[in-house]
Amino acid sequence: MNKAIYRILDANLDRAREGLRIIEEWCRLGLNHKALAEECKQIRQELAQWHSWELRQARDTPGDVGTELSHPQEEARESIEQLLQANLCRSQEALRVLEEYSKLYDPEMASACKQIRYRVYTIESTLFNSYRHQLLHSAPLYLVTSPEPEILKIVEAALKGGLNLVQYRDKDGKDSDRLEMADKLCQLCHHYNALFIVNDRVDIALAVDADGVHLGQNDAPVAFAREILGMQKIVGRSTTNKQELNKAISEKADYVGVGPFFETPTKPGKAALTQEYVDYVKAKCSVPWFAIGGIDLDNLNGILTTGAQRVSVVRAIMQAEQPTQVTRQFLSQLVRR
Ligand SMILES: Cc1ncc(COP(=O)(O)OP(=O)(O)O)c(N)n1
Ligand SMILES: Cc1ncsc1CCOP(=O)(O)O
Ligand SMILES: [Mg+2]
Repeated sequence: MNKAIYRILDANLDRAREGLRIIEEWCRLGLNHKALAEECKQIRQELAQWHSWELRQARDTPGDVGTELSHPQEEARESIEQLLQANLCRSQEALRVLEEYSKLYDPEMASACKQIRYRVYTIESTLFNSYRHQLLHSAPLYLVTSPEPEILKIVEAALKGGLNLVQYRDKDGKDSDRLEMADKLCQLCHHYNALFIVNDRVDIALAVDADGVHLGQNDAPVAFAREILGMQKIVGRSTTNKQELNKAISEKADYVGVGPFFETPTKPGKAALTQEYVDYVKAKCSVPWFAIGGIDLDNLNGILTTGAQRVSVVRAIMQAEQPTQVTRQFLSQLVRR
């Protein structure tokens, strides 16, 4: 029995360290995240200390019936997120195996592997939170949905066009319907590695594990949203004047909406911004800001000449005949800048 246990421990010490090395490379060279890279390296070194000669000499690769085993999901890597997730799972599973089988070999090793496994879980949440905020900062186009009958088809068409930031906004729906739609949209966005934000409703954002919430001036405070959703989620705030912007920055909103640039039927009764406020935003806003309100492909260049670098739209995509093409046209103008 001992030889079999040694082989299992040997194989999974390798598996855990190999997975962590893949993560470490992205943290170091992809994210320039020194702390995460160092933690990955530290864990690999600690695992190496348990990898004794006694375990290594049990290796019998020619006799390993598992070397031929493979699964299509092990081969396919369609995105960096998928690659990271696959290797995090590989390390976490290997650590769980090490924890269990080392109980029969060295209880101290079992305890050490359990602690290491929790550290890898922390790496995972930090990694994806860092990724979430990187995606926000790099997103030039923000779709805010309207309750169209074909909302899911429209959003998926826009995601296929390269959209990676979506906000679910439905002011009149029943909570049960909103909860169901938010869940579907959240899954759809995450399938396309896009961020999913819920408008107004912190409770719905929590329930569907959204990437964040967008709060207007009459909605909950940013601190409340962070208390409910956790510090790592994204919290955005609407602004229409200097006071609102200063407050949003002081309460550490992750981004702000700046609008309406033009009066719009999507938000009736809201007067358009002053150029003075837009100039103030350009000079003072230290977080990503999205121009919003009446924006479409025809006036996009004019919006960009005011200094806006990111835009948020509703009708221009939600009512487009071809949402994918419209999304691509927005992105080609926004990214070209
Ligand atoms: C990016 C962005 N900016 C502004 C808004 C407006 O939010 P909404 O909830 O529709 O209205 P207020 O609560 O701000 O009055 C938004 N949804 N997204
Ligand atoms: C939600 C919101 N906040 C300010 S304007 C606006 C609606 C923008 O809708 P559209 O892009 O259709 O003009
Ligand atoms: Mg609101």
